Amino acid sequence: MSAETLTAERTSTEPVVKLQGITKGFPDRKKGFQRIVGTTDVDIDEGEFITIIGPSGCGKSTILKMIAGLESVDEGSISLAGEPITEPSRELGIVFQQHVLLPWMSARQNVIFALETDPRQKRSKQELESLADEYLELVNLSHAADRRPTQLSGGMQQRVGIARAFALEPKVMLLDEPLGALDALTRHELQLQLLELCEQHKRTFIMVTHDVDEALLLSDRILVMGAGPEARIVHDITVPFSRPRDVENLEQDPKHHELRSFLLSSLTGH
Ligand SMILES: Nc1ncnc2c1ncn2[C@@H]1O[C@H](COP(=O)(O)OP(=O)(O)OP(=O)(O)O)[C@@H](O)[C@H]1O
Repeated sequence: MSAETLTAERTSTEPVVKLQGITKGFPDRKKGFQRIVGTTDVDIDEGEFITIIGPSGCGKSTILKMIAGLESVDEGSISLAGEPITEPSRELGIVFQQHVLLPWMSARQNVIFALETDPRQKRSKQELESLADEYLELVNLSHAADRRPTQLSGGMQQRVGIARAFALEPKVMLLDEPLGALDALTRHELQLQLLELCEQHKRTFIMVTHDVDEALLLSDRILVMGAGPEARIVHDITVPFSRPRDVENLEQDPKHHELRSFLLSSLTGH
């Protein structure tokens, strides 16, 4: 299977996120300066679920951080709906591997806190509470809304993080290995929940993962990065499975096996 056969034609609509000729490097103690991300161009359409996979240290998180406005680009530009991204914005929701919940607040209060700081909307206490509950329900956490982070499992804390980012209704959700720190069972449960979330509430997602199966389950497109230094996207693969997706049917599809093998060999070089 070649990457070309997997790449669908792009539509002509304005991409929601556009990376144009970006590069990024960091000072290195031994080498002085090391370019991590080589010249990269990507267009991401509204409503797409994109995953970025690639060898460890190739620069996946760095690309996500540049899109988030948390790192500057050295060359080129990144735009969101046509406007350059130069700093973090509420239009870019972020979920990291490690949850960053405020420990003295309940799950509901954590979501409310994010909503309260949204200058685009002033809401009453009641509105805030019902909105927070709505988003906690989306991630099946209604029963735990009053618990503090220490009273929640790692998976539950991550679900609060997802609800909180989602509640701000960003144009784009950026997920940096959001399920990476979870045990296999919890991880699978959360993958299914993310799948449901993105199918029922169409939004643009850009996610970094190491997990090929996760990428195949969730993505519309998978961007495969090569090894660094100067890592680039070596394959831009359109995932051919229709939605809503059914995990069992998906795994029995011969195309799934073929694509999985292709991705694994792209990552390992075998
Ligand atoms: N702020 C920084 N200063 C110096 N070097 C950095 C900085 N951020 C990232 N790097 C380096 O850039 C390289 C790419 O890091 P990055 O975290 O983007 O890779 P990654 O592909 O996400 O890795 P992993 O899969 O292991 O999480 C690494 O060598 C890392 O040490």
